[in-house]
Amino acid sequence: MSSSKWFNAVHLLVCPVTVLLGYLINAYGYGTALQATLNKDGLVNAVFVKKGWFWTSLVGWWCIIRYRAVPGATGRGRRRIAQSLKRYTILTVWWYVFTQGIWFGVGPIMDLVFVYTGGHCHYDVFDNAGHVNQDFQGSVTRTQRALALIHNVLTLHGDDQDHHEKKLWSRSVGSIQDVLQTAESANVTASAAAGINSFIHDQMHRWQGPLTTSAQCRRFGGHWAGGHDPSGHVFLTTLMCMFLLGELRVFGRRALAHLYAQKWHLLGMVTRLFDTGPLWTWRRCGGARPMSCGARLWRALVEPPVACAAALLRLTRCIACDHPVVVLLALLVTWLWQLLLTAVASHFHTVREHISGLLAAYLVTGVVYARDAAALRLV
Ligand SMILES: CCCCCCCC/C=C\CCCCCCCC(=O)SCCNC(=O)CCNC(=O)[C@H](O)C(C)(C)COP(=O)(O)O
Ligand SMILES: Nc1ncnc2c1ncn2[C@@H]1O[C@H](COP(=O)(O)O)[C@@H](OP(=O)(O)O)[C@H]1O
Repeated sequence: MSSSKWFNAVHLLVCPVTVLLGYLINAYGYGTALQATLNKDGLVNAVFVKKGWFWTSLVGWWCIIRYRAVPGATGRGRRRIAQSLKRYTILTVWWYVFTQGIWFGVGPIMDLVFVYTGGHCHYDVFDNAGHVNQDFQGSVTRTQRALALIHNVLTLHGDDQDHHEKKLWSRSVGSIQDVLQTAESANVTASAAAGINSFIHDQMHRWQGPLTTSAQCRRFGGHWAGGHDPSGHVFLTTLMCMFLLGELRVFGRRALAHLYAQKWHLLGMVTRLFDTGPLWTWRRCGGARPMSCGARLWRALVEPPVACAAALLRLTRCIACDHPVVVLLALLVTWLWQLLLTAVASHFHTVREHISGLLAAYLVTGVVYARDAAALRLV
């Protein structure tokens, strides 16, 4: 099979196979260990994955521009950038309308699907036993944050309650206060739990509404449940991987050839990072004219970290400026790893919700790159 056909196969299959691998890991009982590494509020998820289209745009475009030069064919280089910009614009618009919003006041497609299949922003704070509902926010931190927000809203609108609601209002505020102060279950009876939940739901929708998107619901401490919720993470990671692999086809061969041609230079820069150990330096200070103890300590303890930092800066600048394809490949591996974690984390979504997120990204990127396949094959 030619290298172009291999790349085609990888481009088409890597995301579905990654999701399938996640399911197999779960099926064979290895999912629990992987799920333990997953942190919704972690730096990687909050700063990189959730803002992944920004990072992917930045690194992708830096590579497209850095590797655009085709020797002696500036016209072809410009045509390629124009084609990449067209593909990128289509995928960015699709990313936006599927995850951010279709229009002012109109939620994104993934939330419209959810709402039209019966989904809602719930406030099932207490379960039937009068304890805080474990499914409400999924973690103690998020539950405490949500309850504090609900408590603030109810307190802010305490005077807006009519006589009938006043009693329910004070019981709701009191129950939430109990949980916030003791971080344990409030003394809410089973019969009262449903009434308090319903009151909190009505108040939050009244004062903070409309809560018709997952972002608004999450922002105001609600629980987005009850409908078919396509996985935004599966959609986003698939879209990003398909874009990076698709554009890698344009410049990948040239970029990797350039990287291979400079392999020894890069290897030398990497080994210099480790060539600064204090013992190694101490031994080198011996020699024919041994140095004073102070001078040897300076050479062994101060100079190595400085030399290491300088070597790291040189290596970073070399990769960022001359071999950004390394950063692109690192980003690709990160998104695939996050896609695997999302597939393993079965408690977040059903398989159908994963598949709908995958198909939503896969179909659009598949059409975009299939249309340009002929032009890409000539690359
Ligand atoms: C010569 C031509 C040059 C072309 C110029 C291109 C330059 C490229 C550089 C930058 C362009 C950037 C354009 C895109 C901007 C993207 C901005 C962002 O990504 S900001 C992040 C906004 N989103 C968020 O903050 C996260 C919101 N959350 C979500 O979207 C969802 O949580 C989720 C989709 C991440 C997960 O879904 P859910 O099911 O968990 O709700
Ligand atoms: N790989 C991953 N790492 C961390 N959190 C993840 C994740 N995949 C999904 N999640 C979290 O699981 C929830 C459902 O994700 P999605 O709907 O995008 O598949 C989201 O929670 P939040 O939206 O409350 O942050 C998301 O942050």
